[in-house]
Amino acid sequence: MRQIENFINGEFCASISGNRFEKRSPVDNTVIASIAEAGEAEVDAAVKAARSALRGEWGRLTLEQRTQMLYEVADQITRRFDDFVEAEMADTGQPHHVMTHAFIPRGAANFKVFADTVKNVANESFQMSTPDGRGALNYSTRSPKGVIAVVCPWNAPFLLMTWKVGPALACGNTVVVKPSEETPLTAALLGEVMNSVGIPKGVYNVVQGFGPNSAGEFLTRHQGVNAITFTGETRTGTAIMKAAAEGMRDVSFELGGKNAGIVFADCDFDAAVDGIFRSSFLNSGQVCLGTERVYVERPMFDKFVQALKAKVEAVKFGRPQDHGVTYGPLISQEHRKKVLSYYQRAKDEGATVVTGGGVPDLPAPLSEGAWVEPTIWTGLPDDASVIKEEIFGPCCHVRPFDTEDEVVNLANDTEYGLSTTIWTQDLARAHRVAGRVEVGVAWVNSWFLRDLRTPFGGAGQSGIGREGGVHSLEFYTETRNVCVKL
Ligand SMILES: NC(=O)c1ccc[n+]([C@@H]2O[C@H](COP(=O)([O-])OP(=O)(O)OC[C@H]3O[C@@H](n4cnc5c(N)ncnc54)[C@H](O)[C@@H]3O)[C@@H](O)[C@H]2O)c1
Ligand SMILES: N/C(=C/C=C/C=O)C(=O)O
Repeated sequence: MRQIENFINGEFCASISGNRFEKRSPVDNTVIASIAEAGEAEVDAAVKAARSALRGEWGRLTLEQRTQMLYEVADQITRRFDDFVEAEMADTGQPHHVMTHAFIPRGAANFKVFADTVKNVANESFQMSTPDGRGALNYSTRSPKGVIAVVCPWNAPFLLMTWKVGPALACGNTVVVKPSEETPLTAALLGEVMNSVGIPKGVYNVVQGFGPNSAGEFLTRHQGVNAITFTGETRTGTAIMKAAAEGMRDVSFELGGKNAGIVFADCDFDAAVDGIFRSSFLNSGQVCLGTERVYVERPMFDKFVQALKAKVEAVKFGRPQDHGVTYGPLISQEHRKKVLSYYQRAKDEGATVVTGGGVPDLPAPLSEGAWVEPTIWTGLPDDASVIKEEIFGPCCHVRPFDTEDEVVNLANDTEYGLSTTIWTQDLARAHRVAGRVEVGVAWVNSWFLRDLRTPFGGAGQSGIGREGGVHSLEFYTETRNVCVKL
């Protein structure tokens, strides 16, 4: 069984309290790791190590030296690609193909793109006239914000953690990472990479543990933290924002969603079916950008539902490393209970269960894992709980619509505003609808296509701020304007 420790000041260490917790495999519920639970002492040591690194060698590096080290981190991640794939499969139970093609490649990319960004971004300057006619020159400079707390979710742990650590380090900050208690492995592995590259001690720290009254809360409340970047549930964001208020720390939040898929009758049918299938069932539906509400133009509704059903019923359950497996379990028994409660609520609210709706009949030991059937519903009213609330599972509700105005109003009838995926071959309509759905990210004839230079984030209850490209620099640096009288 793996022993996973905290990573503080370049060293792996247990917690003074001796507290540890178990990680169970989502595949078959066997215990696969024992993890040190960081207490206030470990969190304080990590924040202090991060502060001291800012003032030490890391803070003295030139931009060229710092970015060169981050390119080497990306190279090391690529060299140890299989180790990261294996660790994330162990943590999440998701199929090998999902790891190798969707999530793990983003680890190296998240370091490379921000090393490129900080090297190529221009700072602004303005010349101004003055009463004496000699004028003045204004120019801005950027400096690191300081110690950044990075609090991460379990659904794409390595992608989402490096999506924050990459820009934070590229901008010269230091970080203390709190991975989800469900997925501790890849954050620990990245500590090995940081040491092998020679990243100065204290630049990258990891405190393992839970949220409330554990490492997460101790970190976000720590007054040595200058800013908090968080990805997780909206209600957790509320708790973290309250902690951030003490000491007036800046926050960047990527939160929940209840995203709409909009399919017009003129779409490329096969592409739309495949796109909605991926957006609803990739990673067993545990993707914040995933689609849980599907709206299909009425003339195509029945044909679309049957085609989506066929794809869902063709998934292959199994262990992540087994050849041909395309579908994995949910992250935990607790999350499985939550998703199954929505499966029951859908039935209680009168849904037609097109496929799924329960637990698959799998042989031991998989029968002990956190498995649920991928599920499609139709026939629910627009105010049903599975239409309004984020489930974060392998399920979607499909509803017909008749007009563009109707479907835009349906898509916007949510407190969230993260993303949407629109399928049509009418270009004018594609741009029009993409501009009317109130989200942070709109995909047209595509889904989860990511250019890391673009602004990424959610509106409404789906987040605060944007990260990506130069937008990350706004959060991870302090900008200073210098005005020089000429
Ligand atoms: N918008 C995005 O880009 C995005 C991406 C991925 C996931 N998500 C969202 O994340 C959620 C799933 O992830 P999750 O279940 O891990 O979320 P979660 O909010 O339960 O936990 C996220 C992290 O916060 C920590 N935490 C919990 N309570 C805390 C507290 N009071 N103080 C400090 N830390 C605390 C947890 O230990 C974990 O590390 C879904 O809602 C999903 O939509 C959003
Ligand atoms: N922040 C991002 C979200 C990914 C979500 C995957 O579950 C990304 O793609 O950068």
